[in-house]
Amino acid sequence: MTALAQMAPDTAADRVARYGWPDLTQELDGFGCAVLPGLLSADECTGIAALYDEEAWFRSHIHMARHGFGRGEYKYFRYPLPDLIAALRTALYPPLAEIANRWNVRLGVDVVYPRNHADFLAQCHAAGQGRPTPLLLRYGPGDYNCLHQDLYGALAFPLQVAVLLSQPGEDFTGGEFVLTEQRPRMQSRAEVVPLRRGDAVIFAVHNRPVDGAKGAYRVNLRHGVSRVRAGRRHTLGVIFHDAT
Ligand SMILES: O=C(O)CCC(=O)C(=O)O
Ligand SMILES: [Fe+2]
Repeated sequence: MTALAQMAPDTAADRVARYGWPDLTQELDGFGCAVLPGLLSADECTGIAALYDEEAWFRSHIHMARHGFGRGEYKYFRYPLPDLIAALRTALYPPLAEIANRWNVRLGVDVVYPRNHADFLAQCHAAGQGRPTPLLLRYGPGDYNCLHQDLYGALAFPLQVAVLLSQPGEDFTGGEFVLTEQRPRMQSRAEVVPLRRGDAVIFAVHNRPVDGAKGAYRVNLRHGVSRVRAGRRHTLGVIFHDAT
C-alpha cells in the first residue's frame, strides 16, 4: 500500500473551498467547462499515477482499442476508494450540485440533487447503480480517447472532473483535453482545455443549458483526448454517479 492511503482527507474540503466558485460557475454556465488550477500537488499526482500498477485498487481494466473507444487504457477503482480520491469526490460534489440544480431549473427538469454526495450515492445504489466509477487513465505515444459521454445508467450527475497527473511538455506532448458542444441545428463548437499537472477540469457530462431567444435550450457535449505525440500521460477521472 502506498503513502496515498494515509494522506489527510480533511484538506479536500478546504482545497475546494479556496477556489472562486462564482467565477467557476460563470465559466461552466458560459462554456460547459472550468479549470481548478493546482487541485493536486506534484507528489499527489505521482502517487496516484503510481497506483495504476497496484491491481488491488481496481475492479476492471479496459483497453480502449478493443472497444473502439480510442487507444490507451484505463482502470476503474473498486470500493473503498483511496482516501484522497474519496475525499476529493465528496468535497467537489456540493458546489457542483448547486450548479447542476440551477441547470435543471433552467431546462425545466424536475430533478433536485441532494446537498451531499453520500445521499446522491444512496439514490444511485437504490436504482441498481452500485459500482464505483472513478478511474485512472494511461496513454502512451499514439494513444487518444475518442469523444464520449460517461453515462453508466439512468441516473447521471451532470458534471464530472478530470485531473491531469502528468506534466505537459515534460512527461508527454500532444494529448490535449477536448470538449465538443453540439447545438441543435447548428455546427459543433470545440474547446481545448489547457491543463498543467495537478490541474482539474470540471465539465458537463452530456448536456447543459444555453440561453436562447425562447428560453434555455439543451446542448449536447462530448469529451475526449487528442493524440499523445510522445511520452506518457496519466489522468484521474472523477465521476459522481455510480454504475450499473
Ligand atoms: O484523460 C483525460 O483527460 C480524459 C479522461 C476521461 O475521459 C474522463 O475522465 O472521463
Ligand atoms: Fe470520460
